[in-house]
Amino acid sequence: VSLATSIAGVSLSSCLYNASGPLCTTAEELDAIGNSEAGAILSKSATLEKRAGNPEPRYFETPWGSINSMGLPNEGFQYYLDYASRAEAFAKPYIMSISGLSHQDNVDMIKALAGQKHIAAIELNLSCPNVPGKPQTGYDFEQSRALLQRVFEHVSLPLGVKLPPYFDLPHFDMMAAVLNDYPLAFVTCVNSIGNGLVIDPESESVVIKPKSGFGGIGGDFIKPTALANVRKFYTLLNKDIAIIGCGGVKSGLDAFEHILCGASAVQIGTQFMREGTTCFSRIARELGEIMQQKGYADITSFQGKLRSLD
Ligand SMILES: O=C(O)c1[nH]c(=O)[nH]c(=O)c1I
Repeated sequence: VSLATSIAGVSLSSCLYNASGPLCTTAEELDAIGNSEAGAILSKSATLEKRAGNPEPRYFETPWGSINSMGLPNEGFQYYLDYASRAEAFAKPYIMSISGLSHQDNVDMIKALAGQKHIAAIELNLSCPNVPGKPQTGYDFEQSRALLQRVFEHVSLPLGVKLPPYFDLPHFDMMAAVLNDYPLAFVTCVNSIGNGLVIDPESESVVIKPKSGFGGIGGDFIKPTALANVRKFYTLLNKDIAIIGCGGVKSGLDAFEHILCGASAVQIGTQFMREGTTCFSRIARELGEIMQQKGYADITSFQGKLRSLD
């Protein structure tokens, strides 16, 4: 069986790779992804300037998933642009995530990426839930349109967007109406579920310091929401916009479910943070075994073929 897939002409040796965020902030962490069975290397969302992020503790794990309020800590845009030539050593695409603090910052970063031949694609983050005082662009449909309008005046590389999870069906229609107006390579569904709260009943306190303990939720907690978002956008978006699944993937079966809902590729975040790079080879092996048992030779044999009950 083959897990290979291609997104906007970018060929991935495996449809599994890392979600932006966990363990992809430094060159060493990015190298480890390059040396793993991940099908691509995706960097931590970059801002124009280096950021320390929010005060610690800012990440916490429970048996059912994670909570984080990192606050966009990253080495700054130039660092991840410089890394691109180093990524060439690995026979896999290097994708840069950007999350500018303003529309202008996003445009400036995208202009600087023009013609960069070692960067396979850009993942524009519309859904960081943890920059105090900054509402998520992805929940403001007019702002999303305004930003995409400006982005597509300058972008030359394949570009996709990282979306927050939506919950109200009309919101899917409203965001799809925006996305379908632009030649996006992909959308990644979903980012963490923003502003959850995990508490420790023993100490009777929150478990992370920033934002009174509020943070983005990932892991098992969010798989049903992630699958719904993958499925909904798969049915609503132009067929040349690929859906990348993200949320609650810790096994081959979880990856299989995302692809059945319509994902062309699958990102792993919380489980990667928990397990390290072995998660990519393990989940790929498990997915391959499931495909073998079901008689599917490749991803397209079952992609999007979720059955309804009517
Ligand atoms: O707090 C973060 O750095 C962060 N945390 C998330 O859960 N999603 C994001 O897109 C980001 I940029």
